[in-house]
Amino acid sequence: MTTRSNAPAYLTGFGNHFATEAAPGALPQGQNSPQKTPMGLYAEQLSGTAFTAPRAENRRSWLYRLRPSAQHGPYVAFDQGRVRSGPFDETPPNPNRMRWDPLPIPETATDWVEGLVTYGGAGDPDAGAGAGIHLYVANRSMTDRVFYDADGELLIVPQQGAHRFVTEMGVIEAQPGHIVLIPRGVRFRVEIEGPVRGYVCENYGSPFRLPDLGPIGANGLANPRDFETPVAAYEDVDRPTQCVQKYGGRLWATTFDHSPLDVAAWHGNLAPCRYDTARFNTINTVSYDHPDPSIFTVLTSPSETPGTANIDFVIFPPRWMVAEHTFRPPWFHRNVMSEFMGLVTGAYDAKAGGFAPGGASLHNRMSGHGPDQASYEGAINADLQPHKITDTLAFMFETRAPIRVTKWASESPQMQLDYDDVWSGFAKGQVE
Ligand SMILES: O=C(O)Cc1cc(O)ccc1O
Ligand SMILES: [Fe+2]
Repeated sequence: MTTRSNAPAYLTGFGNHFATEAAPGALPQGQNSPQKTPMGLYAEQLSGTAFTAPRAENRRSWLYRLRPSAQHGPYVAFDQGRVRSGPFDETPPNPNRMRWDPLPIPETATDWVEGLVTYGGAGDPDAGAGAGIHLYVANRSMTDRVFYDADGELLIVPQQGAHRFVTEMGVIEAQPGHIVLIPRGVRFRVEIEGPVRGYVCENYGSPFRLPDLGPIGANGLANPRDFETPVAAYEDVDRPTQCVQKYGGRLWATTFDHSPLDVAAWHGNLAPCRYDTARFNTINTVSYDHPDPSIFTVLTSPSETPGTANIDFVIFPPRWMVAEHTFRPPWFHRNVMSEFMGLVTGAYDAKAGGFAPGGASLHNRMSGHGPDQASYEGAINADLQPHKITDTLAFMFETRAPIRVTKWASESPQMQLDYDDVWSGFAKGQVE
């Protein structure tokens, strides 16, 4: 095996047009598809948007590889057992609030693909709308196996352990606190050194982009330069490699007689990247009241309705709380959007107990939710000094479409059957 570029190096900027080569001279100059490519590499266009998508939305890259991607036999169904997809019709729509304890790390050997489990989702990949929501636990690296998702772009939120995403377009290292974005169709394997856990938003809709900033101005929230895309790296491996894909809601597998992670050079604006949420430039009130959590949007997948996301990725990072004469934690609310939350580390300011790192919660459209009683009592009795919330990272996948859970999630031993009780003991207000 030859790996020309092993230590990951990154190019910076969100959605930039990059050009990178792992072997000097591998990238054609001045055209995409010369009659004779340098080094006899195979030119391949990978399209993430329709050819005719407006320029500002158009995403594609040109890959120069040792063998054409087309060189493989038929895919056959691969029954992993716990991956599900839209349309989510395994269980009836359920307006109940739900919360899950963290998934245990498996005792048997489990790689990233084997450890994926779908909690729910909305929409349908064939319709290009909605998202699947998965968690994963794994304790061994993917070996001679790669994965790609034809149904959606993957936003991966590591929660435990160091991850190494060896993709066709380069190598991304990520730990809890990072997020990783892998475009639809890009093949990768996940290598680990110890147990890992994390969350996946499988975006069936328009690719994630940075939100508009409006009156915030030209800077703030996630700044484009902090997104890191790997330089090209390839492996020259002539060993059978299983390629698992998600297509049409199911998993499929074929075996290549080589590693398809064999791209020696590429250029374009469709590429995987990572982002360190510690770089998030958090905007919040310096006067009063708790602003809407849209101020914490890292990435958004817009729908056709302006301002109403197919899916938003929102974080609750460490931050100063300074609001005066204000109930500082999230308020009680009922939302037309549906909210799936996870916790990477620490505690979440609306939940004094029960929402553990690696756990998850679901508050669907119009479901009343908000602080639990201990958080409420704490906040109304707090001495409102400036206070820094530290060592915490919660996040939310927020979507316009109600989220339906899978049968597995609704019957999981991790489901907290007493979740409603966190709101059951509030004393009545006294109207005089
Ligand atoms: O429900 C939640 O905890 C997420 C959330 C946080 C917040 O600060 C305001 C609204 C909201 O839905
Ligand atoms: Fe909420």
